Amino acid sequence: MQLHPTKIPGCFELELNVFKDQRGRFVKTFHEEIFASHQLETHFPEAYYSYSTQNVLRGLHFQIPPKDHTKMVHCAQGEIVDAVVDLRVGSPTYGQFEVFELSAEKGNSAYIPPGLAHGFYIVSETALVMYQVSTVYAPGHEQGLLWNSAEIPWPSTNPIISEKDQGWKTLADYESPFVYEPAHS
Ligand SMILES: Cc1cn([C@H]2C[C@H](O)[C@@H](COP(=O)(O)OP(=O)(O)O[C@H]3O[C@@H](C)C(=O)[C@@H](O)[C@H]3O)O2)c(=O)[nH]c1=O
Repeated sequence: MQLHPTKIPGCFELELNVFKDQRGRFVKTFHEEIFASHQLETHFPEAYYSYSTQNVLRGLHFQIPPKDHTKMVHCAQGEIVDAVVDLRVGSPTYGQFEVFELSAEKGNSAYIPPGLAHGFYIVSETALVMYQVSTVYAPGHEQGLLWNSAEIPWPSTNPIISEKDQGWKTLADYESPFVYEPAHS
């Protein structure tokens, strides 16, 4: 596994080993020892996936403290444009976004620290997106940011989104509870 840093501190693209043969692909998305050796989170008590069709946009989502979490996102089938926005007050990249092109073909993952909003857009006909999170789902602590309020260059201006996702505050109106803590090395 190779770690590619982004401009957002603590947020990485993970390049995974993709084993291809005549049957298809094999990809390992998590290995505790390897993650620990890179000082990445290793405690993931919950994993889930979603299946979506083309032009669907999910997000931007996060859980607020004390239920905030590290989130790892992997596209196991299809292709997505994945995006995060830094909401940590005091972060050198507060309010800035990062975009990842995640696909089953590439076999890459986004590693997202607590305090970032996350969402994605389905480029392929369908896509299967898998997650691991470091705290379990806490509906009372679930919040979001309006998908088109952070200048993310989404491939569509008219995506299919849930009613819930149409009602979130804009980045400009959002009062963030997250505080940036620089990593100690
Ligand atoms: C996220 C989540 C949802 N649910 C339920 C709530 C609801 O009835 C149904 C669908 O939830 P949502 O509409 O929030 O699903 P969705 O919009 O796909 O939510 C996801 O969006 C992306 C961008 C993320 O980053 C994920 O962490 C997650 O928030 O599943 C759980 O039971 N556990 C969970 O962890």
